[in-house]
Amino acid sequence: MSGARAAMEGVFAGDRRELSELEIAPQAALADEVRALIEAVIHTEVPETELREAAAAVAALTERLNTARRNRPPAARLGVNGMVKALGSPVTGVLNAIAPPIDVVTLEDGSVHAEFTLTDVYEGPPTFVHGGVSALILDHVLGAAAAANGTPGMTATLDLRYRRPTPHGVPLVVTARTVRNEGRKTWADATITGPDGRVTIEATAMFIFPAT
Ligand SMILES: CCCCCCCC(=O)SCCNC(=O)CCNC(=O)[C@H](O)C(C)(C)COP(=O)(O)OP(=O)(O)OC[C@H]1O[C@@H](n2cnc3c(N)ncnc32)[C@H](O)[C@@H]1OP(=O)(O)O
Repeated sequence: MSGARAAMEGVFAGDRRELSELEIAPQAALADEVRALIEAVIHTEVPETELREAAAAVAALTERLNTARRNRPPAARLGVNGMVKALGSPVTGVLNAIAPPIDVVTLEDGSVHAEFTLTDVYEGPPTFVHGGVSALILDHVLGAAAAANGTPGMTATLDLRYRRPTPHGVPLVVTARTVRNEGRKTWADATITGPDGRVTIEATAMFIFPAT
């Protein structure tokens, strides 16, 4: 028993503690600061004594935040359609400092779309986005397209064609749409496009709503 069905239902069930936008704001601001901290940690050249002091200060902050903890990452119903959003998502989660975060919107034609810029925190080859990070983003938006079609599922297959390197530090566009559904299976296509309008990655995925 994989528990995949329960996991899938949990995404949309809204059985998690749901935060209001007012509750989210100060925690999202904290996540923004941590994002800046991650970037600073990678690039800093301050002396060793300052690094040790900074590490102790961060450890003290972590201890302070852990004095009151949730059991699971929270969710919220946001936007006009009130879709449940996982605030801790590594792609879209405004409370997750490792998420860019990407704001995925569903368009009237059922496709999903996001405009975003990645920093060099997500670098693979110098000046370009890590291919695994692109795969993460594409998996998510493909899944969002399947869900927007009313046919959500777990990723069963994910095929990627890296046509040219994806640059970081410039505006990128990701779009995805559902192309086919047969029973529990849903197929979706997606692309990432660079600022010159050229597609850098094409992706196709198949999602399965788990039997159990
Ligand atoms: C809005 C939120 C967006 C979030 C997007 C994020 C997406 C994710 O990250 S999901 C996490 C990554 N994916 C996973 O961990 C999935 C792990 N796998 C599983 O849970 C299961 O194997 C699962 C659900 C895919 C299929 O399980 P199950 O429902 O038992 O399938 P099962 O009944 O055996 O097979 C059904 C059919 O699918 C086919 N199938 C099953 N798995 C696969 C697969 N991986 N690839 C191709 N075909 C498959 C079977 O052959 C069968 O085909 P047919 O009907 O023609 O005989």
